Amino acid sequence: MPAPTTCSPADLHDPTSAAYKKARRLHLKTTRNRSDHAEADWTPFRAAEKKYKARFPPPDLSHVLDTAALDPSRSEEVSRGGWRGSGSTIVCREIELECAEGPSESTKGYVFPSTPGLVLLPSFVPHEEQRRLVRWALCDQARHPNETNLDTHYVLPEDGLWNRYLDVHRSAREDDYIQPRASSSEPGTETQCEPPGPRKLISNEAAGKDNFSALSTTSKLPPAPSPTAHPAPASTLVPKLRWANIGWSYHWGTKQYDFSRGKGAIHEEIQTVCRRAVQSIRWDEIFHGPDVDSGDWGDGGPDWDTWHETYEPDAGIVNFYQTKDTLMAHVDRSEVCATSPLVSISLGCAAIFLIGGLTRDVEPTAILLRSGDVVIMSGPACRRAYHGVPRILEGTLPPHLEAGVDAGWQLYEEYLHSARINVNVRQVFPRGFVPSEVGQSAQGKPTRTDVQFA
Ligand SMILES: O=C(O)CCC(=O)C(=O)O
Ligand SMILES: [Fe+2]
Repeated sequence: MPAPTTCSPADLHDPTSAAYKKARRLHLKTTRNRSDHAEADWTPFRAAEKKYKARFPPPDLSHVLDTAALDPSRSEEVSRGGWRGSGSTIVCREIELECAEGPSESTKGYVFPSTPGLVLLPSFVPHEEQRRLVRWALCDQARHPNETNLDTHYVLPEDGLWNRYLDVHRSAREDDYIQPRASSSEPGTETQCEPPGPRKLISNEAAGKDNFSALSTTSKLPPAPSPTAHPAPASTLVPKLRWANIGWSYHWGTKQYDFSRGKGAIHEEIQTVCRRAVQSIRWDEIFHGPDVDSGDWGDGGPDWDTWHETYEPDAGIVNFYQTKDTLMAHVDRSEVCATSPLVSISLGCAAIFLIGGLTRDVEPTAILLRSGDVVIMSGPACRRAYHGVPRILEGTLPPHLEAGVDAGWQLYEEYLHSARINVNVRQVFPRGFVPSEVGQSAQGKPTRTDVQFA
């Protein structure tokens, strides 16, 4: 785990502090030979990514929507790390939520006329539930039978990497080394893998009912284990965790689901939070008028009026970010359902989320997402919009995710001080659709690779 820092991240915003001066020196050193001609070629999305990724000077967040700044009950959270956006910078409309059953802390949401179908539900997940979901993500999801980015390279403990890490700490026993996969396979038992070397950039075909059968039968080889991975203790690997699959399994190499692996479980509590979010929206207030009803809703036309009943999460990715990670602009187009809600839950440190349009040429909207916030991406304009996470904001762990008197939370707090967890839940198939022809992967058991993070 990273050692606790001696200066506060907020110091980075103070030009007289030692932390600021150090960051400035580093910046000048690393940018000395850089040409700035490239800037002219950047798309608006790329320019925004560059702006918010910048380590020095810290980016100005005055054009980032920060709805927590409007909520006095979140003032302590907002003061953390010296990062604060603006409560009024972006054109959005407040909506009242329908009182879905459950313990939601908020009654308000926000919609964005520039991106119909995008809904922000600030503070939707109550504090206690956030703690449960963090535990769920680390203990129960980043482990067998779910696939994680580390499975490609290491033979992870059967009870999961995080549980091993907790166990080593609690019992003060030796941290046994976790073995790399490349050196552990018996001769003759190696499975066929993708060729090693840099991953090719794949522009995947959007999934749909028409090409489902072809996509599901394309070959999905596992990536090759790294030949240079060394045996490592759990404490070294925990910060290297980047994602875990839930539900239908996503294959990073082809950017398609690998249905031959079968459908993994999506825990009841996650399903309930997602359903509660979708059912709290009066969709008729969102998708009305000629502009928003247009767009490609598929054969049957707009179906938002059925979502309260038909929404059914069946796949997802739990993303684990460290503060230096970014998620590049991308479109999630592998789901057969191209319009039904994708529900995205933020936990831990805050992040800047960018969402633009159907190309990178659309100027993105920047939203500051804090722990407990939920984003819904739905409808043809939003579900196929470019989006990404150019920055995790250092020092923004909210007080309710600190240990306080709960000694059992100490290791979670330590991890979360430099981490953000995002639970990104999708609906691959329309309700009732049974994939009759499931692709058989002739090559054996494929695994995902980490192409997502920069
Ligand atoms: O971390 C986030 O907020 C977004 C993650 C995302 O876009 C994805 O997993 O596809
Ligand atoms: Fe995404």
